[in-house]
Amino acid sequence: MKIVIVGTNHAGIACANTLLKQYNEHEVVLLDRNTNLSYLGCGTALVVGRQVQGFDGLFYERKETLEEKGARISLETTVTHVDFEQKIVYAKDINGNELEESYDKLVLATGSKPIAPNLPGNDLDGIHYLKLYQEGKAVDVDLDRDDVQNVAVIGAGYIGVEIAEAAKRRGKNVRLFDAADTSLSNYYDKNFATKMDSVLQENGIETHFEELATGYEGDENGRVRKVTTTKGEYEADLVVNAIGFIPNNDLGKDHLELFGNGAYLVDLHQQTSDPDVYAIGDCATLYSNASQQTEYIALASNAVRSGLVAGHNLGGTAIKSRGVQGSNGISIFGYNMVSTGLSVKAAERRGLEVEYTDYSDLQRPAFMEENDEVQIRIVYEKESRRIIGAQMASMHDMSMGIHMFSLAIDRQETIDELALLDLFFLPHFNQPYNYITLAALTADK
Ligand SMILES: Cc1cc2nc3c(=O)[nH]c(=O)nc-3n(C[C@H](O)[C@H](O)[C@H](O)COP(=O)(O)OP(=O)(O)OC[C@H]3O[C@@H](n4cnc5c(N)ncnc54)[C@H](O)[C@@H]3O)c2cc1C
Ligand SMILES: NC(=O)c1ccc[n+]([C@@H]2O[C@H](COP(=O)([O-])OP(=O)(O)OC[C@H]3O[C@@H](n4cnc5c(N)ncnc54)[C@H](O)[C@@H]3O)[C@@H](O)[C@H]2O)c1
Repeated sequence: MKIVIVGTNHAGIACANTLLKQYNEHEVVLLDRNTNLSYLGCGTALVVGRQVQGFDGLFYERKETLEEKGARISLETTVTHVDFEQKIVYAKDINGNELEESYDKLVLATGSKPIAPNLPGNDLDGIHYLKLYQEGKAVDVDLDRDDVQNVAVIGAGYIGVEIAEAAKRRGKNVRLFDAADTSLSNYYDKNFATKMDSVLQENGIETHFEELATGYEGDENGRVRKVTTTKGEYEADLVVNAIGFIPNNDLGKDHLELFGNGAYLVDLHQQTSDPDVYAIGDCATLYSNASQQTEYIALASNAVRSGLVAGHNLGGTAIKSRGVQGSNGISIFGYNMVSTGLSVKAAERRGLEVEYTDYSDLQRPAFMEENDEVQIRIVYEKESRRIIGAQMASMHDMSMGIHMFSLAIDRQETIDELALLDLFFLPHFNQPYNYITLAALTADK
């Protein structure tokens, strides 16, 4: 069978490697318009902020390695359209040559695009997005300019907060704008998000919430120098737009069934409404075990898993995705936040009736040095008491704890079951009555 995969980032690579390793009887063809593959965007801010040296380490797969495993792979090759009836992919390479690839099965792994607000002045130099390696590199280079002192970041989600920290670490004046009333509002309830807001402010980042950019103004050389907003105007020599992703559905939007935001609607095998077409990663939907419905959650972790599932199904082993919790995390100036499932706010937006339990305590017994407070919130359905979300925050690295909540949601555990769960105790790590147990024990009955 001939399998053509469009998109060779995290989802496409995971699918290809599964096929090449475990089902090598198939012909695997990979096409991507970019010059590179496997770029870990999560490292962009670390390089820009000089916490990590150089971009080279952010690539984990090479074209040659995939070729050695038997794949045929063309980079700098843009798929222009697909004839879904004849099962042919049409593409154009960097030299303008037109190519055709027939397929038995097609995998769309075309990812997502940053949302581009159509504001006056948005074509000025110095206005950036932060999706690709090339874009991360451009921000990095731009920050070296002496005439870049004021940085405006539009969107205080994960990308915005991370790049704001990085620009501050490079000594710039940083202003961070968001339409919501806190940072990270898509992931955390207000009592958590405001902690991150304080961390940002204490480290010199000027936060502007409930404030939307309305335009950009430039100098005589066409370089951005100012951002105007619903509340004022500010000097800005560099702008990063980070107000979220939309699925890249360009190739299949007129043929395949779509989710509300345009993502390809897939089943638990990653199959679209066309049985010969699979969709994986940021261009596709997924099933949330927290909301128990189809959702769109753009994360590398989801992209990789959906690629694995598609690979096995295409290879001949029918497996189902077990759904996701959308677990995520962030670490800013040493302050760590992790969450999984739904916050109270996100649950209520979906019409779910929920309760929550909050607890704060030291990570380790008070007699231990190097101790930090940990804040936890567990969200559960009012009626069934099923756990549907958790948030944790601390200067301490407590991030691994969130995986347990991910499993709890996956397995539909209740808050009462969690209260009696065996959790080990050692002073080096935690307390005998630790905050997870106590949060569960103190949940309203
Ligand atoms: C700055 C940044 C930081 C991030 N940090 C994290 C993190 O810490 N944790 C996390 O889980 N997620 C993180 N993410 C999100 C994560 O990067 C995405 O969820 C992930 O890249 C999705 O992978 P994908 O393979 O589905 O799509 P993409 O990475 O979007 O890749 C799609 C590929 O398809 C190719 N393509 C598209 N259209 C065509 C076409 N017509 N022809 C040929 N090729 C085409 C593109 O060139 C691209 O290579 C971050 C994202 C960014 C931008
Ligand atoms: N640490 C991580 O796991 C990590 C890091 C980076 C990116 N990602 C993922 O990549 C994707 C894209 O990240 P992102 O930061 O662009 O999206 P995001 O959803 O995390 O944040 C977007 C932010 O923009 C705000 N916003 C929306 N419209 C606005 C407007 N017009 N003006 C001002 N603010 C506006 C929203 O309130 C939100 O806070 C997300 O799915 C994210 O989870 C994850």
